Amino acid sequence: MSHAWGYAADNGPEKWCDNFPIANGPRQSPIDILPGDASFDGGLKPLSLKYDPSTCLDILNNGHSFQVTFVDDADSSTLTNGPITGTYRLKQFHFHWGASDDKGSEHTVSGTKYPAELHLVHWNTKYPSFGDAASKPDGLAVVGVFLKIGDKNDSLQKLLDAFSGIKTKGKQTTFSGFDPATLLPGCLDYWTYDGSLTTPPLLESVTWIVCKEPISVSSDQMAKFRSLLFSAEGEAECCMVDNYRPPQPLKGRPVRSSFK
Ligand SMILES: CN(C)c1nnc([C@H](N)S(N)(=O)=O)s1
Ligand SMILES: [Zn+2]
Repeated sequence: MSHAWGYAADNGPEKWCDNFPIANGPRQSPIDILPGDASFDGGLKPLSLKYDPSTCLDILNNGHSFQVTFVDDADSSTLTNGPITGTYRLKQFHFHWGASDDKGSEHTVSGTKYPAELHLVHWNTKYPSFGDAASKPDGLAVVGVFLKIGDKNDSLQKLLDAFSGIKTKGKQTTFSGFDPATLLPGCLDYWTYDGSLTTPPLLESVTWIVCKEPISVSSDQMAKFRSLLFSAEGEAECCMVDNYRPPQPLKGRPVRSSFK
């Protein structure tokens, strides 16, 4: 594999195990969620997501996706309850999407792919930092939200309107006052299971919380996602599409649902 990982044939998900052997570990993500095999758990609490828009810092093309990063030096934007104990702080959110509307999500539901998937990444404040938490089995909690083709999403549009400043790898611009709660579906029913980061280093430290209800995105908006580049300025242009890892073996893990 070329030095840097990516999503191409020579450095993509099928090659990641060369440099990250945990790629074949016991709790890898994403997975194909089979609702009929999930167990309703009445002990699961509703999600408590409390986000402060003033903690929104910037928007960045990191060469794999685009991410919006948050100030995480206080419990201003947090996830509590749900399947987790304690307080997890929002670090960033990002997306995965396809080259066409028939693919793009990382998790699938009975084999169904959505055109994109939002990930809100949180870290457990029982640990001193994100980096420390990322190496612990209960260190991270990622809320996944599917995007489904439908009406234009005005909240997503605020992100897309910032793309002119982050077209190429490494570009970053100030991005303030954005409320991630506006990206959440009305119903917060979820599936949850123990998994991993879906990109290298693929650390097995994530409690996944995947919302059952998708949010809408228009086909025109999906086309705008695809205007970003994996490549840096001055390099041969490579469209940022198909930046998703396919489902991984469940290996006996239970998947629980917060709903019947
Ligand atoms: C360092 N951070 C925040 C992340 N590292 N890998 C991430 C993956 N993209 S995902 N999809 O959140 O597991 S997020
Ligand atoms: Zn992700």
